Amino acid sequence: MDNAIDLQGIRFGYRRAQTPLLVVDSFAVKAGEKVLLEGPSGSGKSTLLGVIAGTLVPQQGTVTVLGHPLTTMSGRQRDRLRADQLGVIFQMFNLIPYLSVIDNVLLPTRFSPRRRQAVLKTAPLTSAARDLLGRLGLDDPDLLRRAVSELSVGQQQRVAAARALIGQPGLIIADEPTSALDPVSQDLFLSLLTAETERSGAALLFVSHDDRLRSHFDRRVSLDSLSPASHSAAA
Ligand SMILES: Nc1ncnc2c1ncn2[C@@H]1O[C@H](COP(=O)(O)OP(=O)(O)OP(=O)(O)O)[C@@H](O)[C@H]1O
Repeated sequence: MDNAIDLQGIRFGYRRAQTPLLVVDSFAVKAGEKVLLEGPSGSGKSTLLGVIAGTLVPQQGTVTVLGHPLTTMSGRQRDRLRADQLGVIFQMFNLIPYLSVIDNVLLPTRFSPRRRQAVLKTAPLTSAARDLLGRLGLDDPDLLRRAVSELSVGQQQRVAAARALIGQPGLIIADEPTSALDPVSQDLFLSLLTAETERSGAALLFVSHDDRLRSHFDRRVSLDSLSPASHSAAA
């Protein structure tokens, strides 16, 4: 298959007139590959994820995700691709507080008939959500009925992961919650998350400050190393 992500000649700034915040010469993630993205706070990692998710449009360059040329697609087409084929784990999780755990996990199947069908090929929706949560270490039936606002941060992170994974999207992008979890919990979470992406064949791009997590990944990349300036500085 093609690359899951392919970026070429990217320049992105929140304000057009200013020097671009993000300058990426070339960056690709292969189908099924697991990549750790590092960089100092404020360097533009979340911004890069926004460009890959198609919520931010670069002023220059091409973005291709799962073979789709985002930079020539309309906003509506990008929204459809995101709903159908991307699983996003946000830094603040963005769960719906008043919905149950199961209903949060099933949200993508409401917005994407494609993901709904992918789930229904294997099991009824609720049992598929329950199985997935179980594999991510959340199997207490009482907990699954609660509103997500009553869960711990670590539990919410697993719900967010299950929501990203449901319906087998080809690419998972994750913005690590900064310092919300202790290293042991984060290590366990990564083991479970990568087991699931391997199972579904999805590529994973995971942002973290924590270099100790690198053993879970095929490769780690620093955001600085992606800009042309860093190549000439290194030369
Ligand atoms: N919507 C926005 N409008 C204008 N500037 C923004 C916006 N979002 C982020 N920025 C700025 O862009 C820069 C990069 O932010 P970004 O969140 O991408 O960094 P980051 O590397 O993910 O940081 P952290 O590791 O702290 O999460 C910061 O200076 C930030 O203030």
